[in-house]
Amino acid sequence: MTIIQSIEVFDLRFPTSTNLDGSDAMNPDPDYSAAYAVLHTDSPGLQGHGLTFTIGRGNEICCAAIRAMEHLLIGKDLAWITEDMGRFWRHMTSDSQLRWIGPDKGAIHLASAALINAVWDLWAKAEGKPVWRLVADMTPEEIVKLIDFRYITDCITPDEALQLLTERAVGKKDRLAELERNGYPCYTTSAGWLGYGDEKLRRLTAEAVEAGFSHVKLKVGRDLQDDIRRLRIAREVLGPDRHLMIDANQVWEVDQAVAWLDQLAFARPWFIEEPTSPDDIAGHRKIREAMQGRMQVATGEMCQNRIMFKQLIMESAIDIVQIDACRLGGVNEVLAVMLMAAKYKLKVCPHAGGVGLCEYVQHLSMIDYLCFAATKEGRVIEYVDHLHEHFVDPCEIRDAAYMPPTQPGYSIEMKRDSLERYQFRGL
Ligand SMILES: C[C@H](O)[C@@H](O)[C@@H](O)[C@H](O)C(=O)O
Ligand SMILES: [Mg+2]
Repeated sequence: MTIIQSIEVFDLRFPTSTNLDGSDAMNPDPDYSAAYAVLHTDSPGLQGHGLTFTIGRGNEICCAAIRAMEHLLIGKDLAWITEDMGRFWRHMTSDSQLRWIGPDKGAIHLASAALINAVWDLWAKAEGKPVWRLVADMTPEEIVKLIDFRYITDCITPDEALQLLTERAVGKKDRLAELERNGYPCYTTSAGWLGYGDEKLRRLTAEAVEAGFSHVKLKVGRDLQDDIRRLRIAREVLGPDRHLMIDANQVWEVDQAVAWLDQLAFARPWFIEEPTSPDDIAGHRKIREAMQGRMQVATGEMCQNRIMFKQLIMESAIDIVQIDACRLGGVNEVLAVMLMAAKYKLKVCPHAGGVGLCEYVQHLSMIDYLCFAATKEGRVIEYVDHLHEHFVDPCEIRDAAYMPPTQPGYSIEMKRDSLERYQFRGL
């Protein structure tokens, strides 16, 4: 028995806005932040760590939401949780009173991710495995049990899921060996933050090429002439064959997006990310239709739950499913989305522009490769080169690929010293 006895919560804020790291057309001055939870148990030395990502103000609301949910977790036995994870996820997201301020969206859902991911960290540590391996070692039946199918059975039922996962399990052993050798490819966004000047953009893009990246993402959407100039620079440095992605962070109207993208198509973007509101499924479809054959459409970092993703996927509104480890309600809901993407053969390319997101999503793409999609073809994980020094087991990039984590857990535990030092103490 491992009983969760208490939960410690930290409001962590890193001053990334000072250098405009992470800046984009919608978020010009983000301070990468985390509402961070530590689950203390009665098993000596065994803790679970989890965080949800925000960009500064409002992080305290997520911390309060974590506190509001703690009664759902304190006193629970890890064995009860893991015996039926789908049931546990429903338990965490269905508190009858809290649900009113969701459901499955906003600060309450972000908070559920911090706690649910902390439980995954705890479980993986108890099993002595990294999260990706914990799931990869499961049978298709066990994986199906991790998922709450509420509201997605019109897309995929548990029986269909079992069939799909059984088919995709073929060749898993070979993929595992391949993954351990080569890792999972990634792209960098670190060169292209909107607040960076042209020279910095040129230098960082050249460094990305030097480091072996074949995919680089740039922020767009504030000023058309700036975008044209910046894309020219990036394309020149990248050469004709490397992939250039662009991200507008939701600033455009639907028709404006189409008109703006017509002007940027010369740079042959591999995808446009978040061209408009994350809630606009028909809008994404319209943009996708207009861009057909010229660039793919990606979204997801602000797609609040599996139901929204279901519609984006089933309505042919996107090409690329950008799961986020804590916008969705933790690992379980991400698995639900990866399952739908696998059924519809859409590519999953996780979002990781934030603190801790790289550490999280590497596990998710590895699970996707081993169990769901069974391929890495046309898929890349985002990578940003910020704040990894705060983690006990930071992600490791080799030749523009994430190497599979080897330490038990979800790679999200921060150093105690960082937890103390970056605690927000008010303005
Ligand atoms: C404010 C943040 O840095 C965002 O710009 C970032 O998450 C971004 O959208 C991304 O795709 O990485
Ligand atoms: Mg983005």
